[in-house]
Amino acid sequence: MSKIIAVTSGKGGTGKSSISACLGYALAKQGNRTLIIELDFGLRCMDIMLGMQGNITYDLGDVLEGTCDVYKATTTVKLANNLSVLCAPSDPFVQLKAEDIERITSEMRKYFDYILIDTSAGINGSVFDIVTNSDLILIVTTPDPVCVRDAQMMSDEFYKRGNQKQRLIINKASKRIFEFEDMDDLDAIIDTVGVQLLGVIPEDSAIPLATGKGAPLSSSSMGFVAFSAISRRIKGEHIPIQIKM
Ligand SMILES: Nc1ncnc2c1ncn2[C@@H]1O[C@H](COP(=O)(O)OP(=O)(O)OP(=O)(O)O)[C@@H](O)[C@H]1O
Repeated sequence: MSKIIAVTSGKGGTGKSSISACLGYALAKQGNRTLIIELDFGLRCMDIMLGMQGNITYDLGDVLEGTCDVYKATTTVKLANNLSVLCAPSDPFVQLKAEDIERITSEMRKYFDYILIDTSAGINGSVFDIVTNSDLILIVTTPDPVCVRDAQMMSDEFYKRGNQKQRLIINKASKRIFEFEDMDDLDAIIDTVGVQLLGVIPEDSAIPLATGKGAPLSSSSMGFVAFSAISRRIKGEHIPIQIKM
């Protein structure tokens, strides 16, 4: 049974796209057929992050406009055998309706084990409905107190709408966290957001380096270790949470 996983956050710049790209790569490398759907309309970046810049013929805009069927619009990523991407349209004004994404994801369930939806930040009507209806919501926050509060507000809204299947990812964790007065350890972040922790990704310069070049993360990097563990936990394996920062 395939799983639709939405990667979302309250605040912008928390690392949703980087996480979608690196987690998608990790899941694919572990033998799972994985599709990343990018919903950041007008701010496409997944082609660069996955090393496919200049190699995207069709995108989600073509599917929504009805000029191309969804399977044809997905592009196989060269980095990993099992990884495909459906990029966001470069036109920011393409109309997005939740029912269109539901139609697209239900069609794609036939071909993929995991469908990762990389969303735009914040509360936007149709993206909100898409996330609410997914099988698993990954709430991404950094340790920054503003970001943590926004994550809590987003998560509360999803709970209110009946989605209990939420997990927290704390991204860009570093020793700086101990400098925040009310949010001085990871437990305080987890308690504030009120969502079970799935993983902690350290602040690691290997991540912008890899996604900027469209290359895989170096297997010796802290980021690589964190994404491998998160992908295994998503598959139901018991991998203890280890925090290196
Ligand atoms: N763990 C990390 N360590 C270091 N840098 C990171 C990490 N995660 C993400 N970044 C960097 O943070 C910046 C924002 O990341 P990204 O674009 O993935 O965020 P986003 O949440 O998708 O942004 P937006 O809300 O604008 O869509 C990028 O420069 C990215 O390389």
